[in-house]
Amino acid sequence: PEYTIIYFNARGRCEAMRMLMADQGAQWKEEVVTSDDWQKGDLKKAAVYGQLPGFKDGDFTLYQSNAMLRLLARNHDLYGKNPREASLIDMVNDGVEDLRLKYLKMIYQNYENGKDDYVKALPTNLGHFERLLASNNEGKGFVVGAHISFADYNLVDLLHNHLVLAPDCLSGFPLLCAYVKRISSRPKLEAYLSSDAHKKRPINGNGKQ
Ligand SMILES: N[C@@H](CCC(=O)N[C@@H](CSC(=S)NCCc1ccccc1)C(=O)NCC(=O)O)C(=O)O
Repeated sequence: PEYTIIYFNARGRCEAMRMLMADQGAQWKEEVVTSDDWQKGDLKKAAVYGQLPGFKDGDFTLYQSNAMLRLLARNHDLYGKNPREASLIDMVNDGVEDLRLKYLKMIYQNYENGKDDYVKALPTNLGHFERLLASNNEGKGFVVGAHISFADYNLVDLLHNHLVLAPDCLSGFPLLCAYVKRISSRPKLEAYLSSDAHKKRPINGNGKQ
């Protein structure tokens, strides 16, 4: 399948799917949208919800970043082995989305005044994921089941961003800390994470991190 990401120049809501595709050995193209392009309005009019990212799988076009992750999961067998595992994967991904939204609101709307309180609340917000990980194979593998799923890529991407925001945020969470290192050192993913394509892309669209 010919994958294309249509997005602003940022990791943002696309980095989890980039990590998934890299780790799965899939190729993709980037259509980078500048704010000038976006101001013209045509792209915004064509977008289902007037927003980016967009994703193309051949002649098929999709919006909503979590729907894109789920399409990739269905294409690459990254959605668990049965409906119960799939629902647990959804439960984790929804929790990642909840925390991502809190993070984005702080980054885009309240960075200067809200960062400290946000970081102070991290032990509570990250504690949920430490306990989730602990509940599966003593936290030694993936967040759900015996194989990697799209929720792992989304969670690891969000944790990467939090390690930039607050480098010590995982010091109280040994399982999450080992998990991020373990997943990030998977050979194809490690190669992507050390590429300029990844390293040179800003985490967020407003230059804050
Ligand atoms: N639910 C959608 C959300 C997509 C989205 O927010 N897109 C943003 C860009 S991606 C992003 S994370 N932007 C930050 C959005 C944000 C700001 C403040 C609080 C929370 C989020 C966008 O297109 N903005 C331009 C516009 O709306 O005209 C998805 O997951 O794809």
